[in-house]
Amino acid sequence: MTEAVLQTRGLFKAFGALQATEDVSIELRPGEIHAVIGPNGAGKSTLIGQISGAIAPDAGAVSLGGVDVTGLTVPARARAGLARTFQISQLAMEDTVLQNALLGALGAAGRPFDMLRPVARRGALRDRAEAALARVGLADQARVRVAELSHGQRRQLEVAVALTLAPKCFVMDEPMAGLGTEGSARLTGLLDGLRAEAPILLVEHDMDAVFALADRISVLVYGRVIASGTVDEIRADPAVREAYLGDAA
Ligand SMILES: Nc1ncnc2c1ncn2[C@@H]1O[C@H](COP(=O)(O)OP(=O)(O)OP(=O)(O)O)[C@@H](O)[C@H]1O
Repeated sequence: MTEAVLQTRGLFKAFGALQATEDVSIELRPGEIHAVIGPNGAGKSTLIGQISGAIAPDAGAVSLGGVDVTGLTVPARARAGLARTFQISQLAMEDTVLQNALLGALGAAGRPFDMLRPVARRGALRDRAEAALARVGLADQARVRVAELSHGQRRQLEVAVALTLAPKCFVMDEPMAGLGTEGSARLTGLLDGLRAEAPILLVEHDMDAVFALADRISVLVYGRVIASGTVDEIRADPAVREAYLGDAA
């Protein structure tokens, strides 16, 4: 079987008496979008925190490209190729779209505050930033301040900043939240093509987007994975319909 790009094995996390994640083992394979769905409080954010390094698990392990990263910090995991996007926007609102992408590219090169280098030596970074903007459809907005972008365009820019890292995988927390129909459709199209560059672990409440995008879905309820399968398998699963999907299936 193809080796997973990202894998969790037996992750546990308790907050006091509350078991937020319990024995969660999931994997993200090359070229796929793996959606994690579940009701409010099911443990999705806790799982993402454990994967990104923000939350230390009580037990279990996370590996990236076959390498155990459980002991690494959030920035170290990012440098190792884990691109987390969306839960908290990290864009600099008063800077331009290009400046934001450049900061991402500089960070990827390990010199986040080295903006004073001669322009010629920054050329490669600038090329990388511009390529990422073109990839997400923001080339024409390069000189626009982020504050002037629409909500949906900011999401596109967040993907571009992540792309400058040339990530091994993306971990996305509710990318569709707050977007209207048009914005969701545009972002869905972007993510659809992105999986070929790096697979995406997608936590999302918008079932239209999940059903349109996911190659596989894992369903989290009370911290446990109660089902994992293709869209058709998950839609037809009686336990999932009972616990979460109801009429949405
Ligand atoms: N820092 C914390 N301290 C105490 N309890 C917490 C903490 N973080 C999360 N929890 C609890 O752990 C459980 C899982 O929360 P989590 O945010 O991971 O769920 P979720 O599936 O992401 O929910 P939502 O869909 O609403 O974002 C919830 O009962 C939540 O109240």
